[in-house]
This record gives sequence, C-alpha cells and structure tokens, in this order.
Amino acid sequence: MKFCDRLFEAAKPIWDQYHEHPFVTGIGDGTLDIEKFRFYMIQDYMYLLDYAKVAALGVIKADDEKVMGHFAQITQGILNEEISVHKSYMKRLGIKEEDVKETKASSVNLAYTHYMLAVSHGGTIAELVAAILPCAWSYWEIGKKLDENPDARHHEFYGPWVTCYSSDEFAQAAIWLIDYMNELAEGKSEKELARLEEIFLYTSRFEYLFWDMSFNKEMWSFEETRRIEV
Ligand SMILES: Cc1ncc(CO)c(N)n1
Repeated sequence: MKFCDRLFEAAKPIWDQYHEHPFVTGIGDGTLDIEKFRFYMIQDYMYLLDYAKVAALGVIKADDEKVMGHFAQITQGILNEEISVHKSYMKRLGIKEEDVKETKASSVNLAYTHYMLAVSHGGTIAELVAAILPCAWSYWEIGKKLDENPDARHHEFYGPWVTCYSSDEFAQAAIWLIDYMNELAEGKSEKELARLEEIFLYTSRFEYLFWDMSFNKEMWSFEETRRIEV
C-alpha cells in the first residue's frame, strides 16, 4: 500500500462529507444560493494568495531542480489560472478589488491559511506537501464527482467552476503532489509518517470547515457585543 492510500483511507470519513455537503452538492446541481457563493469567492480568493505562498515555499524548501520546477508550476497555476476563474466570477458578481481588500479573513480561513503557512515555514518539504495535499487532491475529487453529472459543467453559472476543478491541468498538479508524497514517504519512520498523516488530517478538516463556513457565510461564530476598534 502506498502512503497516499493510507492517507486517503484515514481521511475518508472526512472527505466523504465534502461530497454530501450542501455547498458542494449545490454547485453540482446548480441550486446553491449565489450569495453564499459570493461569500466563498471572496474568502477563497484570499485563501489562494496564501496557498500560492505555500506552493512558492516548496520552491524554497526543495533541493532538486525538477521538484523546484514543479512547485514553480503549481504556484503559477494558482496565480494565473485558478485565480482567473475567481476573477471572472468576481466580475460577474460585481465584486471589486476594493471589496476584497476591505474584507477580513473569516476565522476558519485565517486558521487554515496560517496553519498551512506555519507548517510550511517551519517544517520539512514532506510536511509542506502533507499540508497542501488535501487542497489539491480533494478539489480534484470533488471536481471529478460533480462532473459525473453531465449537466454540471454546462450550468450557466457554476459550470466554469466544475470545469476548472475537473480539468486535466488541475488533475496534473494533484497527481504530481500525490506521487511526490509517496516518494517522500519511502524509508521514513512510522513516527514521521504519523506526523505527516496528522497534518494531512488537520488540513482535511479545515477543508470541510471551509465549505461549512461558506454555506453559513460565517465570519466568526460569535457576536461581538462590545465594539472592538481595529
Ligand atoms: C479552500 C480551498 N481549498 C482548495 C482549493 C483548491 O485550490 C481552493 N481553491 N480553496
């Protein structure tokens, strides 16, 4: 059994819930409330900027030229391809750059991106890959699953989202990360593997929380009764 099979099995109880989440199923059948999607788009745009930084740290942490090139390609894919899908949705939704700049990260977004950044800054290249693998891999899984419904990619609003995450380019990045994770795991002790699994499960949980936060348009899960000046 390859290490990523072990990761997949361990995360299955979490990942299965992505596919059932009303935010995800709503994109698939086109019933998702646009206001929820708008909330998600702005938060996810911010998320992608940090995700790109983590991918760029892959260039820094890797020693092998080929691996550096792959991380550079993933960084470019996020910043120039994936983000262009977001930009086009933002245009359709009338979201301006200033709106994004003025929006603060939600609690889940902030916790997720900062966890990924901390692991990637402080950890090994294997830990960095474990942290970002659920992002690339689970979105690809979701894209593929939604694309099983032949209408999904043709939906007038949600179609481009489904097309992006079920695309060959997106798949290639996910597949390379899976293969690289398997390669990095070879010869590692059980203690090291357990640490990688722990990181993978943490970011898998954050992925679920990101869907849920978006569905509920949740910034922080409590009301601030006293005004706090920031
Ligand atoms: C929260 C989140 N995870 C993963 C992806 C895929 O890149 C994304 N766009 N947003």
